[in-house]
Amino acid sequence: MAAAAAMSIPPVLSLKGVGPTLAARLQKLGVFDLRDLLLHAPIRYEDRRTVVPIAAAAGKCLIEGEVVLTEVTGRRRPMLVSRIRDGSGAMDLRFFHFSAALRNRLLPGSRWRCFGEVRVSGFGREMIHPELEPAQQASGGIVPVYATTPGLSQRTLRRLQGQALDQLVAAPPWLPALPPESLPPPLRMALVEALAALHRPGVEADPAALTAGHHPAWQRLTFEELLAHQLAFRNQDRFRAEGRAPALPLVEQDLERFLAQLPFRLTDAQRRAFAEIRGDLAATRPMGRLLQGDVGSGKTVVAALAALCAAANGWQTALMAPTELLAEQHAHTWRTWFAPLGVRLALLTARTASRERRRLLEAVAGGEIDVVVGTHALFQRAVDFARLGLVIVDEQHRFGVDQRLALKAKADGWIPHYLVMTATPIPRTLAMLRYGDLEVSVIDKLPPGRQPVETRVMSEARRTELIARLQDWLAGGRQAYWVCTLIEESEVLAGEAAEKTAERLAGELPGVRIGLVHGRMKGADKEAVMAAFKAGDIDLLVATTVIEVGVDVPNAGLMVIENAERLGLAQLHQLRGRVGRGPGQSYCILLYRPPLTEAARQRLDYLRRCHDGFTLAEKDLELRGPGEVLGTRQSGALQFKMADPVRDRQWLPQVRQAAEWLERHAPERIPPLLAFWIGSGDRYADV
Ligand SMILES: Nc1ncnc2c1ncn2[C@@H]1O[C@H](COP(=O)(O)OP(=O)(O)OP(=O)(O)O)[C@@H](O)[C@H]1O
Repeated sequence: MAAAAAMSIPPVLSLKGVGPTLAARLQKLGVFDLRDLLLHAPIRYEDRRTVVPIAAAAGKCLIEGEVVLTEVTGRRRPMLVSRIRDGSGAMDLRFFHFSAALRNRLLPGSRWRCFGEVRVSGFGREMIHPELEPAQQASGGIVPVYATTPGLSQRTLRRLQGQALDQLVAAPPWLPALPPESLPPPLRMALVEALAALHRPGVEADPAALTAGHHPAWQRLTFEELLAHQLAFRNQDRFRAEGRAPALPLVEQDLERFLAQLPFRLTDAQRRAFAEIRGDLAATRPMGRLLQGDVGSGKTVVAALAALCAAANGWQTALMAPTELLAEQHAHTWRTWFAPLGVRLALLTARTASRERRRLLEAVAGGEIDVVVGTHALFQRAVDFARLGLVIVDEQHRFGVDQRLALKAKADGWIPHYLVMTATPIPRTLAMLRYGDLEVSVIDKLPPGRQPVETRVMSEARRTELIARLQDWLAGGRQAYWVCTLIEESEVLAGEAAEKTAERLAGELPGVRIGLVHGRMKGADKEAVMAAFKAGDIDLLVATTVIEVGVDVPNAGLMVIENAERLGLAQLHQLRGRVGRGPGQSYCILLYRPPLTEAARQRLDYLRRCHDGFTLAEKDLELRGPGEVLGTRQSGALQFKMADPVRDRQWLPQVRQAAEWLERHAPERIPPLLAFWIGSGDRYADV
């Protein structure tokens, strides 16, 4: 315990100038403590090394000059205008929102450095809301730009990063310290040095290399992060190898009874996958298996069969879904399959009312429930399983590694069998990294009768034509998705962009019932919109990529993906998988903003022709132009903060070697490493 306390990472509140308001804003970015802050990596850098003469200023640039006049103009909408001059000319700085303090600081005679986009208007050159620094204190150089949220300025973020970096100099006990020998020679640099290079790059730094993640400092951090994940998986694998699980054999008769009442026959691929799972479950060696199957391939029923094995032997199953909506969807489907067999199922989510929750929890603890379906709520300490024999995780990438363990540790003495379902096709090398040494079952064929989604690539210039087609489609009683893939510096902006799109579409499609979902909405609101869409009360669902996972609305057979050129093939394929689930022809329109780069053109064209997730995933690696497509890191598909396993895959063999080296030579260095990168070192230490 004492060791854990010494290792605890100071919260952001410990920083100078951070009070509850600022702390709350930082939390919106997922920044709770110093570690989160330091790992909140810049999304790009601005080159502010050279001061440009005002007369030559264009685009985004840095100027320096003396204020000659500051005044507030406009009575209805006051605006602060400050005229600034250098030897070459003058320009106006305009502020639509401003404080009295700013006005008082921009005194005539004071010298400022201003960074911003230069516009040329009828009045000459101007900058709107430039970033300002007193010329005497100007920092200049290569300046990091962070993802942020309203009320949290880039300057504040930079100042806080600076404070956090300063604390590292004293080598606090929570900072992992890898022996240099555990790093490949080109990456032998102290963690502090690498973090400093990221947040305070020197004037010689190459901003492009830093942004693209190829800079040695970035690679150094990436390596350490991958190493931490590798070590965590190895811990889990060892934990599983040493433990014992209940044997859960299934007699033929029970299987037949289940299959007899399904509305379809299992495909050969499903049978094969289940045979492998069934074999594992019949033994006392804890199963660790990944069930991979393309979108819509029918993984759910295979997972249900695994749960049947547990129930038939009097053991419980926990099924965890990434969202409430999916948990509800699974509970609904499984109930119809299990009810006739007397398998008792409960749905437990954050929304379950407290009395009902108490009743359910008692029933789970008393062994009166066989299958519990839920979301993160399942992980709360309050859930006590009487006999947990099987844990099934759907779309694991939405969970942290630590949460999986929390659940695992719940089966007193016994280790539950463990099955992960994923529709994200991951090439073998990467699967190792994400799932450790799990064995893999693949459902490699879709159920019969599926028509491939007809995929078209269309320039935004043809939007009017598209809208007319969409109108016809909706008038025919079918539903559709409109996916906004805007990549902005903050999720708030992405949400706002989706709102704007919804507004615009509402104008273009009168009478159409339009719903909106995005990541920044409250869970309950999001679920309500999704439920309305499922029920057919919404015709057109405008969404950010939050709908990527698992949603099943068969009547929605048309999807438009905006800015499709900015997404990778794997993600586009996941999105497209939301349509093509019902009868009749489905369509996916990939809308792009010209001009298309050659790589983007190839990518979209390939998606148009190919419908196989696994082939697409391989092709994705090949076609990804560096820095062009959103990396998996940013797309949120993986849990990494620095690493992009596709970009960084060349390190994987060395990551493995480094993990072995550390376990042998410096095992005491592992817990702080896990705590820093994954966030629950003590929990790993427990297992
Ligand atoms: N053998 C089968 N024959 C016909 N239909 C099937 C078969 N197996 C599953 N289905 C149906 O196919 C649809 C998709 O199955 P399911 O939801 O399990 O896919 P999935 O693999 O979980 O896909 P996703 O990852 O996209 O959620 C469901 O409506 C399901 O009832």
